[in-house]
Amino acid sequence: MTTAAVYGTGSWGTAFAAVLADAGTDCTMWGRRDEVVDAINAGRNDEYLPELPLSPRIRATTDPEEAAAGADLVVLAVPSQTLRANLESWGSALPQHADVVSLMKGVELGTTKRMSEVITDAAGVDPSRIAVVSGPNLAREIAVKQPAASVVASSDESAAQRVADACHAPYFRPYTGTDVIGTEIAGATKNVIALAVGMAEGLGMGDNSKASIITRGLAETMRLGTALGGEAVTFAGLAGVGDLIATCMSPLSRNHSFGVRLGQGMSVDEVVAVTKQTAEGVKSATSILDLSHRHGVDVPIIEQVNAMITEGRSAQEVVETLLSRPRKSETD
Ligand SMILES: NC(=O)c1ccc[n+]([C@@H]2O[C@H](COP(=O)([O-])OP(=O)(O)OC[C@H]3O[C@@H](n4cnc5c(N)ncnc54)[C@H](O)[C@@H]3O)[C@@H](O)[C@H]2O)c1
Ligand SMILES: O=P(O)(O)OC[C@H](O)CO
Repeated sequence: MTTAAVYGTGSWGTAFAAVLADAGTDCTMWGRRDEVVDAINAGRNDEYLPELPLSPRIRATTDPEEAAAGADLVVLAVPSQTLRANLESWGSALPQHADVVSLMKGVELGTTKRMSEVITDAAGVDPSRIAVVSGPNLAREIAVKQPAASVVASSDESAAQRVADACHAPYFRPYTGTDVIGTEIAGATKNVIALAVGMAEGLGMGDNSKASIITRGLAETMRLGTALGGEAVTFAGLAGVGDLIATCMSPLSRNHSFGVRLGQGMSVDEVVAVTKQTAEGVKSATSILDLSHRHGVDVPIIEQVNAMITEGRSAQEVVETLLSRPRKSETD
């Protein structure tokens, strides 16, 4: 039987721990705050997922070494931009033999590294032991056990199989794959596209406009992902178009909701002030744009979302800029 250590007690760390428990995997969660850890040990993470009664297979601690004790699977679910600092603080506690799962959907600011690359850099984990789990997996829907599928991607097919075994619950169906780059780029980039779709919704636009942004956003994602070495087919799969649809269309998505508020005229600072949870696209827009520039990839939607976030461009200006670009072939 697998024993897991889950680092991060937010929405997805908690929902994924419940998936693991429902798949028969015991979990110890690590969190920074006593009150959240105490609530989990009392059977419910009131702050992040109050609707989810937690299995007795799940317990929590604030001690990273205690969380790691006896684990053969480590799951990382902290905000992307904090991963390196976290691993520098407690990465040495991670068991040498364990598979390491990244649930995070972001690209590191400054280095433009994907999360699996940060894990190798900061904690010395060999890429063959790293798996990425990504797909249309809104935590609040998984928490109430609505059926969903996901991709478990690892450069080592047997690591992907071990992780898929550990998280295959009656309502959670993992598919295995080996395209780590494509899976990670798809997961990080869809958050930025969801900001754009939310912004269109906030401006009062309808489904044609939103579908156009989703589809052209997918084209940007594929151009970037394949330029980095990802496989085109990944972007047609669960981690690609599947997650893009869920995140861009759902009011449960934090990135989508953040974008709606921007479209309604709030500033980034005003939205941040009322957003309790992580909207990864807000931070990763700049790093994904940098990555695209480094590889000579044209990403106009991402560029405009980044301008909204970093330069305070209005949603209306962004729409005008995108629509006034020179016409081109759809497949260029
Ligand atoms: N929520 C979802 O539906 C969902 C689904 C799939 C993937 N993800 C991804 O999972 C990752 C985690 O997201 P989440 O939804 O759990 O976020 P969240 O905002 O719900 O929770 C983040 C957790 O990290 C903690 N945290 C904040 N700053 C920290 C720091 N400096 N060091 C350590 N911990 C810190 C918070 O206290 C909280 O426990 C993100 O990359 C997100 O894109 C989320
Ligand atoms: O709530 P969001 O926008 O972080 O999206 C959550 C998940 O990534 C959906 O798969």
